[in-house]
Amino acid sequence: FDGDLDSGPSSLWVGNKRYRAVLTGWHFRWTEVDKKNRDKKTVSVPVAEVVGVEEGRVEILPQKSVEDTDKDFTVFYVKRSSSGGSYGLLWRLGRIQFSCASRVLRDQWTKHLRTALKTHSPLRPHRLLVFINPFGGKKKGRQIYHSLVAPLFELAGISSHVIVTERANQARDHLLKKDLTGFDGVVCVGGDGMFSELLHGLIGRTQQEAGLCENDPAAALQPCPLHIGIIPAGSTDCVCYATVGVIDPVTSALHIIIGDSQPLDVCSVRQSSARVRYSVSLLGYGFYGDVLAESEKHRWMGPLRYDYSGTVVYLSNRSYSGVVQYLPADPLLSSPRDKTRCLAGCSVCSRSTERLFPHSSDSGSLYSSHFSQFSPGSEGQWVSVEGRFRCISLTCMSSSCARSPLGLSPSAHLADGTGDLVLVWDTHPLGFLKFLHRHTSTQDQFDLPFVEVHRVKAVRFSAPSGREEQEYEEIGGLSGETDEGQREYVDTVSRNGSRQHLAERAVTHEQKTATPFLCGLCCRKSPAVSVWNCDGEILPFTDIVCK
Ligand SMILES: CCCCCCCCCCCCC/C=C/[C@@H](O)[C@H](COP(=O)(O)O)NC(=O)CCCCCCCCCCCCCCC
Ligand SMILES: Nc1ncnc2c1ncn2[C@@H]1O[C@H](COP(=O)(O)OP(=O)(O)O)[C@@H](O)[C@H]1O
Ligand SMILES: [Ca+2]
Repeated sequence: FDGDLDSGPSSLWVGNKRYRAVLTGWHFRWTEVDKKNRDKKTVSVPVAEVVGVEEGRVEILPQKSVEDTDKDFTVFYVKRSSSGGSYGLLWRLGRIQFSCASRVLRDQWTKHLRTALKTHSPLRPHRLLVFINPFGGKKKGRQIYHSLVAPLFELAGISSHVIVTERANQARDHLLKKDLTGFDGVVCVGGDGMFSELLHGLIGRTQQEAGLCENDPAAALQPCPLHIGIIPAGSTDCVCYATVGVIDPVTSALHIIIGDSQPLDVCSVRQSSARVRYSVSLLGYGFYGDVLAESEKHRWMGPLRYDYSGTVVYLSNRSYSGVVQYLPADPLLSSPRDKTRCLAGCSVCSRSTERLFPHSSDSGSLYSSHFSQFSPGSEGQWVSVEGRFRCISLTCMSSSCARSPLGLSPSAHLADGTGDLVLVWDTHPLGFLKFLHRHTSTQDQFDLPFVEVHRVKAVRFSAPSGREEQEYEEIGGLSGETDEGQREYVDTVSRNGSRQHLAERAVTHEQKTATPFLCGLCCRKSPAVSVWNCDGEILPFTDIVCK
C-alpha cells in the first residue's frame, strides 16, 4: 500500500506460489517471487478496472460459489483477451484468489482495495434501469442478460431494475414519462432498433425537463445526463460494434461496470409537420430502405432476414430519383477518404468536441454544455445534386457490424459533429453488387465511378414532384405494363402535383401492399419513391431535413 493507505508491499499466496502485492494509487500489482526472492512475472491491473473484491474463495461464472475462508480474498478484474481476432477489444472477467498470512491482513487488503475503487473510479454506475427486448435478434435477450450480465452487475455492487418489454416503444415511453430518480444510467438489451427507442426516450425526456420543444428546428437541444449501456442482443448491433469494437455481452457489461463512456453524434431528422426522429447509425433511402421494408415481413428469420431481403431487393434492381442537398463539413479537419479509424480517445473527435463545446475541458463535460454553438450556416455552402440513385446513406459513425467489419464509412468518427453522406448513383447491377461486396472486405467501396462520399453537417432530400416523376415515366424511365395499382398511383400523382403528396401517397400505397418490393411486384414496376430506413425503423415521410 502507499500514500494515505497502509504500507506495503506485502506477501500473498496463490496456491503454493508466493507473490509480492502492491496497491499504489492507480494500480494493483502482483509479482510472483521465486525461492531466491527474485521477481518473476508481474500482473498490473488499473484500480479503475477492478470489478469487485470478495472475502473468501469466490467464483462467479458459470455459477456463483463462495468458500467463506478466513485468510483468503478474491479479486475480479478486466482481463483483455487475445482471442477472437480482436486483440484487446474482447474483455473477460479475470479472477485471482489470494491467501494472506492472517485474517487481519486479509481484512486490510479488502478494505484498502474497496477504498481505492471508490476513490479512483468515481464514474461507476450504482443503479441501472435495464430494458430487455425479448424479441430482438435471435430472441436471446433475456437469457443473455440473466446468464452473462446480471452476475457481473451483482459482483460489481450494481443494483438493477429490469423491464422486459411487452410491446414496441414501451421503453421509450417509460423513459419519457416515468420517475427516473436514483438511476445512474439505462441499459439496452437488444439491437439498434431498441437502442434507438432508448435514445428517443432519453433525448425527449431531457428536452421536456429543460422546457424545450424538440420538434422546433431552432431549439438548442440539451445533451442527456444519463448514459446508455448496450448489451448486444439484436440483428445488426452496429452501435455496439462501432463503439466497443466487438459484439460480446460480457465485454459490454464490463465497460458499463467500470463507467466507460463514449459520446456519440446524433442526427436529427425532420419533416415539417412530423415529430422529430434521431439517427446514429444508418439513415438510408433506396436500397437500405427497401431492404428494411422487405425484411419486416420476415422477422421470424431473425438476423438472416436482412440477407434474404437484401438479395430479394438487389434482384429487383431499383433506383430512385430525388434531389439531395448537403452542407459540407470543413474539409481541413477530416475527410471520409482519409484512413483514420475512430476509437475511444480519438484526436479528431476530441478536437471537434473542443470546437463545438469550447467551454468543456473534456468529453465528459459534454453533458453539461449545450448545442447552441452549432449553426449549420457556418461551415460553407449548400451543394445540390439531382438524379437517380441506387441508394443514399447518411451515417454518423462507421456503422461497422459483423456483415461489414469496416462499415458503411470506415473513416467516419463517433463524435465529431459530422456524418458521412454516401451517394450511389444508378448503375449497372453488377457495379452495384461490386459496391455492396466491397463492404465485406477491406477494399475501398468509395473508389468506384458511380459512388460519392461527403463529410457533412446537414442534408436535405426531396423526392421528385408528381409532375417530374410523371414526365420521367413518359420518357420511358420506368417500362412495363400498367395495371390497376399503377394506374391508381399515376392518377394520384397527376391529380395533385404536390411533392409531399406524392411521397405520402406512395408510402400509403406501400403500406397497403406491405413493402415497396411487393408493390413493385404487384404493380410490375418500381414504385417512384422508396422509404427511409432510420436506424432500422421506417420513417413515415420521404422529404427530410437532417442536421
Ligand atoms: C454481396 C454481399 C453484400 C453485403 C453488403 C453488406 C452491407 C452492410 C452494411 C451494413 C450497414 C449496417 C447499418 C446498420 C443499420 C442498423 O441500424 C439497422 C437496424 O439494426 P437492428 O436490426 O439491429 O435493429 N439495420 C439495418 O437496417 C440492416 C441493414 C442490413 C443490410 C444488409 C444487406 C445485405 C445485403 C445482401 C445483398 C446480397 C446481394 C446478393 C446478390 C446475389
Ligand atoms: N416486446 C416487444 N415486442 C415487439 N417489439 C418490440 C418489443 N420491444 C422492443 N420492440 C421493438 O423491436 C424492434 C427491433 O428491436 P431490436 O432489439 O433492435 O432487434 P433487431 O436487431 O432484431 O431488429 C425495435 O424497433 C423495438 O422498438
Ligand atoms: Ca460522426
